[in-house]
Amino acid sequence: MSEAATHPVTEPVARPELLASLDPLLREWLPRQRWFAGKGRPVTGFSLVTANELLPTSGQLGLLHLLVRAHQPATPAQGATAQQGDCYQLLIGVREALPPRLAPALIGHVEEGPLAGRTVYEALHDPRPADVLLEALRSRARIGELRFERDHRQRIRGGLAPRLVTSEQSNSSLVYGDTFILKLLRRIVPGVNPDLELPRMLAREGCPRVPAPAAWMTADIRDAQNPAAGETYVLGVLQPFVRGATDGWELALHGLAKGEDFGGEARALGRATAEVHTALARALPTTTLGHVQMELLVEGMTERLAAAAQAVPALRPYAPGLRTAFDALADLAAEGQTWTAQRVHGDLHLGQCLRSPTGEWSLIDFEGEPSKPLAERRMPQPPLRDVAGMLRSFDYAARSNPRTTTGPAPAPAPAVSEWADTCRAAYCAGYAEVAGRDPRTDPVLLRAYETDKAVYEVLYEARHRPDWLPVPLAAVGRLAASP
Ligand SMILES: Nc1ncnc2c1ncn2[C@@H]1O[C@H](COP(=O)(O)OP(=O)(O)O)[C@@H](O)[C@H]1O
Ligand SMILES: O=P(O)(O)O[C@H]1O[C@H](CO)[C@@H](O[C@H]2O[C@H](CO)[C@@H](O)[C@H](O)[C@H]2O)[C@H](O)[C@H]1O
Repeated sequence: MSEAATHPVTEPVARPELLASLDPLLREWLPRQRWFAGKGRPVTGFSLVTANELLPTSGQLGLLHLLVRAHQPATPAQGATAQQGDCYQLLIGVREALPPRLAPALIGHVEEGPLAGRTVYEALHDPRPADVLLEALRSRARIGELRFERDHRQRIRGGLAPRLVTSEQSNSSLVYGDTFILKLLRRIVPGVNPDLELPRMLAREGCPRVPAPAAWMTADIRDAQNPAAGETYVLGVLQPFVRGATDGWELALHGLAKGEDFGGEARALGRATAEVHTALARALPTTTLGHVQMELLVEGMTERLAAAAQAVPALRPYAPGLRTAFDALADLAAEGQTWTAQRVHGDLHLGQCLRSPTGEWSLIDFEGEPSKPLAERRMPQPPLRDVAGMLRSFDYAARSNPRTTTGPAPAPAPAVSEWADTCRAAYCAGYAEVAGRDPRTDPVLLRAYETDKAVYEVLYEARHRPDWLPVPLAAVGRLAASP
């Protein structure tokens, strides 16, 4: 990430009064955003990490790039580490008044401070600010602490019409002329982000299953106490847009609704997953997990279960049964079995797989589980973790319709159950064709990872989509009862 900047370094806008004037509006607006990670806890205040003007706010249309910390009371599981508050990337448009087409983007009207009397809004809905970002990436701009870089081997045309992706996301994405897609990370953390790191590695390895990053955006934040030290945050990644693609989730639901077989696609997905795993194992170090490392892994699973059961009472009755999956893994490790660990996707599910109109599968979104610390997400892990994620996803698809709002989801009709079983078997068979090893030959690790994932999903759904909670709860019931 060290290509030379072609633009002069400008000074960042360091105006605490700016944030003070936006504070009441952000307090109301931020918690309503799908990508806000701190749902369920009030925002008690903000602090400014950095502010940069991408378009002068004194003009008709201003564009502010802000990194702000949202302060919230810590959850018991977070303890003191949460005291700093999560850091969010915001792109704020500033106008006298909003044209009607931008009404859904409104954040509010500023009453005092440097922007008094002006209207602020979510700038990504507006083509002009979106264009500014693409131009900055194209020209490798450096604006204050923001650094825009690109892979010089990929041509990025200017003037591509932007549109904001409106599907449910943990971040925000802009599509430019159906040629590129820019993902802007929302909750940002310092350090190497696997969503940029792994696709770049895979591109270097010549793996065609992952769109290769064409450009990226970072922020170098100096330490206020020690200006010589600082941290880099990855803020966004531009990659080729897979035109006309359907994601695996949509495709699976469509197939289910029409009673169509998904086995062929599941098998191709298994092959694609194994291709990515093989390339990652070539590109980055692998390691052997023995007794001690597996104990730590099992300990992590057990702790996550305890924390999830604490937060979601409906999980509690299943906890003892679920723990047997983790104990069985610990027993195998104690008997001397070892496992190979490598870099993996970390949050693989049907929605992270895109099928092109010609039938080629690509995997996207290598960020890992966003709620986990970066260091943990970047650790080598047994590749079965991703396999388990996909197996959970087939189960999700089978149980998502009809969904209930209380209790576990009803058992799917026999044909739907059979659909999920066929997908599981086909996915594992496809994986084995490329990797040379069938995931089903390691049932204890697979069950432990499926259990861990289902527990994660219970917490995820309780926080983000409570009406989906019955779906992972049904799996939890099954996994807790299985030997
Ligand atoms: N390279 C791509 N080509 C086409 N569509 C993409 C591409 N990357 C992402 N998308 C679309 O954008 C959505 C969000 O991308 P994703 O990386 O999963 O973001 P998030 O982490 O916010 O969930 C995906 O579900 C997919 O529909
Ligand atoms: O795609 P993200 O990185 O934002 O992942 C998060 O959100 C996913 C839901 O959008 C969630 O996935 C869960 O629901 C899917 C159906 O919507 C299902 O296919 C997955 O198997 C299930 O885990 C994912 O867990 C979460 O991290």
